Amino acid sequence: MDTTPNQHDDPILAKEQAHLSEVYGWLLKIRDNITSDLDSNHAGARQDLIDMSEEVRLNFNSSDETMETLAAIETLNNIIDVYNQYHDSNVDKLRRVTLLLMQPYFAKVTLEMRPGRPARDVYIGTAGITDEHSRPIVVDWRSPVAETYYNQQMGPTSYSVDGRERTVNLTLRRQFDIVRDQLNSYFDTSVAIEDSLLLSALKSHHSEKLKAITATIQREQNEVVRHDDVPVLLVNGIAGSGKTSVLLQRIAYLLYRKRKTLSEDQVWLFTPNAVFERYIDTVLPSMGEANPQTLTWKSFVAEQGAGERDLGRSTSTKTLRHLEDSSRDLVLEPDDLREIRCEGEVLLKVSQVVGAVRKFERFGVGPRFTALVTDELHDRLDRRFTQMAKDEGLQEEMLGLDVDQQVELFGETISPEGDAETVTYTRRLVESRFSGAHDQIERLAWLRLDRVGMRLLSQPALSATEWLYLRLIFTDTGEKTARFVMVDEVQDYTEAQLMVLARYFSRAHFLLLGDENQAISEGTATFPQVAEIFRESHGSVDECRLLTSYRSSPEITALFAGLVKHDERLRLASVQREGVKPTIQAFAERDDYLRALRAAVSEPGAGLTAVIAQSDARVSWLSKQLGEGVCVVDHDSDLPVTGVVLLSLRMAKGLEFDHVIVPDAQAEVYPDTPLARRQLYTALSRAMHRVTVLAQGALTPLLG
Ligand SMILES: Nc1ncnc2c1ncn2[C@@H]1O[C@H](COP(=O)(O)OP(=O)(O)OP(=O)(O)O)[C@@H](O)[C@H]1O
Repeated sequence: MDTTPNQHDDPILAKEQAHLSEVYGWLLKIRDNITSDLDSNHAGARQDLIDMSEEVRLNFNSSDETMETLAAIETLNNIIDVYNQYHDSNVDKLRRVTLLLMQPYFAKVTLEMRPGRPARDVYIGTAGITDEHSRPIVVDWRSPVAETYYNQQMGPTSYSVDGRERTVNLTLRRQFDIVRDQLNSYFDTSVAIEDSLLLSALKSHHSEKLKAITATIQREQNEVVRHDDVPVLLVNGIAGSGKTSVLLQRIAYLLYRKRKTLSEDQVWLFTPNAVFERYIDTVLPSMGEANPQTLTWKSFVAEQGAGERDLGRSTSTKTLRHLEDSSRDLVLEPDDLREIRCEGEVLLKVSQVVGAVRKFERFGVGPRFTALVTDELHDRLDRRFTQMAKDEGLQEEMLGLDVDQQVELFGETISPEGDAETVTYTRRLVESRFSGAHDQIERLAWLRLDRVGMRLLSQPALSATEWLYLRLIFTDTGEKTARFVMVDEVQDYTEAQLMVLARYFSRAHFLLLGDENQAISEGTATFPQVAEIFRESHGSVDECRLLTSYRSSPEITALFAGLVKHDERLRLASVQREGVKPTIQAFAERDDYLRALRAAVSEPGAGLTAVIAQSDARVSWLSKQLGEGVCVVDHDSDLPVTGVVLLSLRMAKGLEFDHVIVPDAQAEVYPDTPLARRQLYTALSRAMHRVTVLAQGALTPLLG
């Protein structure tokens, strides 16, 4: 690699600066043209936009600066949204220009598209923009040709357009450090694997929020980001290999490539907990994309109406299969059924529900049966509404509505003439008042699922997982609008939970990412089991591996790699940079241990330090020992930028810290068992630059 320093007399730097200034001028012109086109009603917004975008610096150097940058981008997006209803295509262009004005591009590739033809420069940025003749000024990082940058391969390389492979010759791959219209430096890469921007990005300290990795996506990561759209993609990556980052880049990629048909609300993202959800929530907005529907298993279960039950983490696949098998001969009893009641009124009696069920029970329990019964109940409800419209009391009520109520209900004022009109308007009143009853029928409120399930399983209660699965036996599928479902930390799900997700989202494509070595609870699915479940539900499963750690220094990577199987260990790597040797100490005396722990906490070093305890109980104990100087992170907390936090391993999932202190590395907490091994691997691998391991008593044999 030739790293070219910032030199005043460097002709390449001067030429690139001139190009940047020209592009910047174009961008300003495009922005001004669009904004002056926009409705004069928005004059205030226009000026705000110009003022704001001139002030914003795209600066991710420190956590504070990152936060400021992201907040500024969000404010800009809000101003742009003011225009939204009126000028969609202009607004989209404005959004792109505004993003590019912060950093017009981050790389350039020079490509010989055909032998003998002059080479072409392609500048790559977070968004794409063309000039007035539709010629690209900057191409979007997700466009086909940008693949040549991410392939990290000099000479002959290729990219695919609409499924067809195009071979080109890459003669130059140049990366830029640019802030607005200022080119600070550039790096020409001549050796495939080296990436100066990456190395400089990895030197930085922990930031409060995860950042987009658009400019430095590595080759193995790019295979996931740009993977063909397949039913299921399973990514197995070591700690810190960028799984979450790649997942978010993939969402941005899909939203771009399928922008005519895919919207963010058709993408569902499952994350481990609320702290993690907040940690990643600015990545997509900083790329100009909106966040997908983000949820945890717990919030998913609650949304489905199963929240009061045990979450079902110990439910076995055997139980679900038993539910499936025994439901084939199921005969619903009257007590399994429920009346439809709305606004305190019984609208369909149990006997009517029983009648509808008996009419179709010959089909056996399943989606066909459920659809037929549901339709029948909707019909019966409609008939009941017609009957109610003849009720004198309700008719009087309708005639007594004041003008506002009439307008709200009918969209106009009314003066019914004759019985027929009176009945018609009363029916509309009834429909509006009891509209929830149709929803109840759709949600299977007429069926006592718990009672049915308890009978089938001969047990006193159903877990959320069992309840959801039983409902799927009746309906076959759950969510019909979801097109992509992404599950991060998939190793923490049980087979039964995954069976529910696979079936609930049977029409969606899945991206599943995880690390088997980070399964911190007993009884979760192994990767072969995950693959098997989705092969059964979705036909095929493609798999990718990520084997390089970008988070942790080589010393820390070596420490946690020592905990995995020998053959895997040999393949793990860390991107080289300076590191500090881990500190590992065991103390026979409690007082000595506490002294060392307090010393570690009082001199944490730069950035954010986390004391990661193995369980919630240990968090409570440590919190008492360490006092108020150390803040405990729970579900509602945001991570601070610097200082020391105390949290459980469960809460630390997916997060990272400059310095990790493992305060309970004694044999009794981390014995030589596969589970303890994975827990320790997870705790250690949260560290970027420094690790301190302390044991009260004999040190865990895992680090012996
Ligand atoms: N290509 C890249 N360029 C720059 N930084 C990267 C790159 N890939 C990953 N990183 C950084 O490495 C760190 C780890 O990334 P991420 O959290 O996505 O990994 P992960 O595989 O999900 O981790 P884990 O499974 O251990 O929670 C983050 O700080 C991320 O920004």
